Amino acid sequence: MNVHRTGSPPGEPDPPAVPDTELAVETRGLRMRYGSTDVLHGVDLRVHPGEVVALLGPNGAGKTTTVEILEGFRRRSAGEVRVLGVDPDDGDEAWRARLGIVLQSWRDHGRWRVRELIDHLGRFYAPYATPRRPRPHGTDELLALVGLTDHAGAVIGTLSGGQRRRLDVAVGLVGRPDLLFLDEPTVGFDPEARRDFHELVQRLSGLEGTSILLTTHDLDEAERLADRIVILAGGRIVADGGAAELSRQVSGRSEIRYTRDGEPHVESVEDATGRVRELFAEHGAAIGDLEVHKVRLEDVYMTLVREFESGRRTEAPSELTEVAR
Ligand SMILES: Nc1ncnc2c1ncn2[C@@H]1O[C@H](COP(=O)(O)OP(=O)(O)OP(=O)(O)O)[C@@H](O)[C@H]1O
Repeated sequence: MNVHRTGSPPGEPDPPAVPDTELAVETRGLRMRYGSTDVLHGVDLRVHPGEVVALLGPNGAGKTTTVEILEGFRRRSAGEVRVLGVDPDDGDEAWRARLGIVLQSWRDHGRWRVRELIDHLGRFYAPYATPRRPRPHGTDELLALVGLTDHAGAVIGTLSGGQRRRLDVAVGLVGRPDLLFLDEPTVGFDPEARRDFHELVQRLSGLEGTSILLTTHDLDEAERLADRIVILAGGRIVADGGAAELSRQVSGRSEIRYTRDGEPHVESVEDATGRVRELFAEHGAAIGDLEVHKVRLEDVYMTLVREFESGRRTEAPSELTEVAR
């Protein structure tokens, strides 16, 4: 790790951590190749200060790869990347102290107690305190925030899955980050733990202007939590917008399912009535099993996932490219 190549030495006030105009994350033309396989094909991603962005996509879309590059854990093959104004390849300890990272789960230190772990990890951030961001977070305040006050003295190995996840978040927040990464935060959760976790993230998003980038393959989770949804499929951004904006974009369309001479067909169209007239005019009695319904964002996303997974599609559907920036 390169220490102090950028940023201020420990103890000295940093320049305002994220000036209002500075993007928390900015990538241009980000590419990643593993061996001879390209998995990111020129990703342009922006996260504004205080914004909660969901990077949504099916398995293998490239979400973790993208986030690992942003966190400085993986070197990109090409493109420009700035995280809190710094190229992650040059990120020093002061830069790292401004990031919060919640990995899949905190598996170590099972015999430690909750409070001990938070106190211990917090001490690493103390040298990076600034007048604007006292570091670390006070342990009691942090445990209250994530709903673990009653378990402060508990041995970590005895926590339930949901409590463990709250601890993961506390670990991610102990350095009072400017930018928090949450990778697939609710994988393996039961519905109640999931709902609790969603409430927690909603509380965090108003906190101290912290920007949050979370990855998920669950549209419902993205809609619930994010100010903006960026859909990544096959290593490309295929849609980028607020949940309402994306839904509006597709809601004017309808899906028509029918058989023609026994062969199944599915079409997404704007003028369903006109298209049905056309089909009967052109093919008459050969058309059967006709169904028409309004397209929902979920339908478009599921179709997209199925098509990318089966290798049938490498580009975005037209109804979403219209909103991709
Ligand atoms: N270290 C690696 N070496 C080679 N290929 C890799 C490596 N890591 C990931 N890949 C491949 O890169 C592609 C993107 O993987 P990535 O883990 O970034 O996707 P993801 O969207 O996070 O998926 P998931 O939701 O399953 O975690 C996949 O095809 C994966 O097999």
